[in-house]
Order: sequence, then C-alpha cells, then structure tokens
Amino acid sequence: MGRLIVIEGLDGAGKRTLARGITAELTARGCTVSSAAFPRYSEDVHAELVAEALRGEHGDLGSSVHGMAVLYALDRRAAADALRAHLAAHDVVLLDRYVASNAAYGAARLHQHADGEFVSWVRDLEITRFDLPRPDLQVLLRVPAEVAADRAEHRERTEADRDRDRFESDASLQQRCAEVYAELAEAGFWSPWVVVDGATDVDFGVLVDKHVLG
Ligand SMILES: Nc1ncnc2c1ncn2[C@@H]1O[C@H](COP(=O)(O)OP(=O)(O)O)[C@@H](O)[C@H]1O
Ligand SMILES: Cc1cn([C@H]2C[C@H](O)[C@@H](COP(=O)(O)OP(=O)(O)O)O2)c(=O)[nH]c1=O
Repeated sequence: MGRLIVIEGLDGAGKRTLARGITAELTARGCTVSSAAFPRYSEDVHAELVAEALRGEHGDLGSSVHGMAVLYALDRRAAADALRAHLAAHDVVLLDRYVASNAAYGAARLHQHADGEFVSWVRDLEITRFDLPRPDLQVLLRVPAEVAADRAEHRERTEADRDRDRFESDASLQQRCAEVYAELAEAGFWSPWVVVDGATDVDFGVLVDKHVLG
C-alpha cells in the first residue's frame, strides 16, 4: 500500500513546484509516484461547475460557501476509487490540495477558525460520510500571504491559463486562510502534518527522506 501525501497552502505558495521537486526526488530513489491536483477542472463535472461559478455563472452559487464546498467535495468523492487503486499500485500518491483546502478556504470565507462549525461540517461530509482515503502526511507549504500573492500575480502574467479568481486576489481572505491552515496543522487535522517554510528554497531531498517516506 502506497503512502498518501498531500500538499496544502495558499494559491502561489509553490505547491505545484514542490510536487515536481518531491516527485523528482522520489523517482531518483526508485519509487513510483502517482500525482493529482484538486480541483480536477478538466476531468470532473463538479469541478467544472466550480470553475463556472467562479466566473460568475450559475446565479448565486459562487457566493454560497457551503454550496461550493459540496462541489469541491463531490469532485474528490468521484476520484476516491481511482485514488485507492493508485495507492495499491504505487509507492506514493501525491496530491496538490485535498480536503484541508475546503476546510481552510471555507472557514476563512466565513471568518471562522479551525475549531469552528465549518471545519467540523467538512469533517462530517468528506471524512465521515464520503469516507475519503486518509492522508499519511499533509505538508503545509507556508509562505507569507504577500509572497504567495506576488508569486501568483507573477505567474498570472507569465503562464497561460493561470489567471487568479476573485477569491485568490482577495488579500485579506488569503491572510485568514493562512491562519486557518496553520491552526489545522497545529491541531493535526485528520493526519500528521509537517510545516515547510516555502519563502526560501525548499530542500526536497531532506523533506522526502525525513517526512514523505516516513
Ligand atoms: N521557492 C520558491 N521561490 C521563488 N519562487 C517560487 C518558489 N516556488 C514557486 N515559485 C514560483 O511561484 C509561482 C507559483 O508557484 P506554483 O508552484 O505554481 O504555486 P501553487 O501551485 O501553490 O499555486 C511560480 O511562478 C513558481 O515558479
Ligand atoms: C480543492 C479545493 C480548492 N479550493 C479553492 C482554493 C483556491 O482558491 C481555488 C482553486 O484552487 P487552485 O488549486 O488554486 O486551482 P487553480 O489555481 O488551478 O485555479 O479553490 C477550495 O475552496 N476547496 C477545495 O476543496
């Protein structure tokens, strides 16, 4: 059975870059890796609806925190069997965002904290009811919200199809989200966590040896 490793953090924190670095280190050690990123915009109808709602379609759906969170959660539920199959076939399954993204962003939008009603609602829905595979480790890539915003803004200018949506451009929301993420990691939400300082260059080799391979 492979290890399920999740990367979490703000938009622009460097999650995609970290996933590539971890994959290269694991491959160099002879491990097989399967990677995925949520939301699966091009693969799942729920994620497609999320993208449309973020563009202002579907009436007031985009303004409903719980409505959007249900769609993000259904995207993961639809992926659960494939995730289990990948865990059976690979040494490591690496995810760029998972359940904690729903917890952190939703709580931040509602001005709640990790011990609030929204996070326990996400827990009841995705962990208890949908019974999604549990991570072996969640990696919080922590960077100051301003650094993440600068990187996301730079990426928006330099890469195709990486435009920020209205939530990703909301500085105070990102700041609150960073706080909830730190609280989730501190509380050990659903699994052990490791917090990685993403403001400087991350040592992928040390992270893999000390934490990813357990
Ligand atoms: N450690 C780092 N130092 C400086 N820039 C970085 C670092 N990690 C990522 N970046 C850059 O920041 C931008 C956002 O990174 P990305 O991995 O796409 O973030 P995310 O997937 O978390 O949104 C990209 O342009 C990337 O090249
Ligand atoms: C996966 C997930 C993402 N989100 C939020 C975080 C981001 O603000 C937004 C989009 O995710 P993101 O990974 O940033 O996608 P992209 O940069 O390719 O558009 O969705 C949730 O609120 N809940 C979730 O379960």
